[in-house]
Amino acid sequence: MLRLEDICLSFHKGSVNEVQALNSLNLTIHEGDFITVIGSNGAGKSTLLNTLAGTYFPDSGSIVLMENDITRWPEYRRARHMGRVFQDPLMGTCASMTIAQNLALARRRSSKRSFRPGVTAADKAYFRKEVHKIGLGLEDRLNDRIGLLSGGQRQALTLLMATMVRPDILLLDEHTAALDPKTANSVLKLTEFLVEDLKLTTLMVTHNMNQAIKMGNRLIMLHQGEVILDVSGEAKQALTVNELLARFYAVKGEDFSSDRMLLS
Ligand SMILES: Nc1ncnc2c1ncn2[C@@H]1O[C@H](COP(=O)(O)OP(=O)(O)OP(=O)(O)O)[C@@H](O)[C@H]1O
Repeated sequence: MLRLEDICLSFHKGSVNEVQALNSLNLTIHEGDFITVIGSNGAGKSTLLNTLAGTYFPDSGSIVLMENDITRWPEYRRARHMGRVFQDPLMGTCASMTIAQNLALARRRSSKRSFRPGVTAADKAYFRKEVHKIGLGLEDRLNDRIGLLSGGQRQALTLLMATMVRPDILLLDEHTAALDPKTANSVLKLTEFLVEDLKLTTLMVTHNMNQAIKMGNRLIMLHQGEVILDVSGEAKQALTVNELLARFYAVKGEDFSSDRMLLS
């Protein structure tokens, strides 16, 4: 359903600081894939997600979504097709608006209607039902400003907002990394629930190898802007952290002992 073909992207092209962040990257994502994405610092994980979302255009190569070439589509046009959650819980929501107003904006993501922060009684009834799904009791606080909520509550709502209009693909960029372990765990459970419930095609970047092995049906490892490992199905289920490390060393033979991958 989504193909990245021979994607190259560099920053500071032509200067001494040039960085080749994506290097002839090829990846085919199938409908219903839940792919965990790992790789050492600077491997190109966030750049991959940013390139999919249209934040950056590749220097060469193409991105094809359901047979549409979207390579040059601007970010706002792709937003109808892609839900996104970032590491920072403050990024996905507007602090000065209420929970209901934030949800109303998310719901209009796919419509051409202009910005209208108004929330009808019917909207509220719908939001109560939706917010109940995340199991934090926030359905009784729809009129509270989002800025009053904790990071975990905000991230759970951001996840709900990113999936409220079912996206063709959900992009999660270390979306639990800034949360305490207990909260991170509940946001991960919510992630699994929503992905399963809505049958979402998902790409989830994580530095936690246990999480990467446990979640999803497919795991890819990036290194220097290339996919160097792509495992799915039973082979993925059978993976262990030690094997993953061994495979990394076998392919690249490099020491990445200071990497966050090892610390999580
Ligand atoms: N906006 C930018 N301007 C310049 N260089 C960038 C930019 N974004 C990323 N890079 C560089 O591109 C390379 C890939 O970065 P990217 O953020 O995609 O890696 P990552 O795998 O997400 O790393 P991390 O796990 O550390 O977040 C790195 O060398 C990074 O410094």
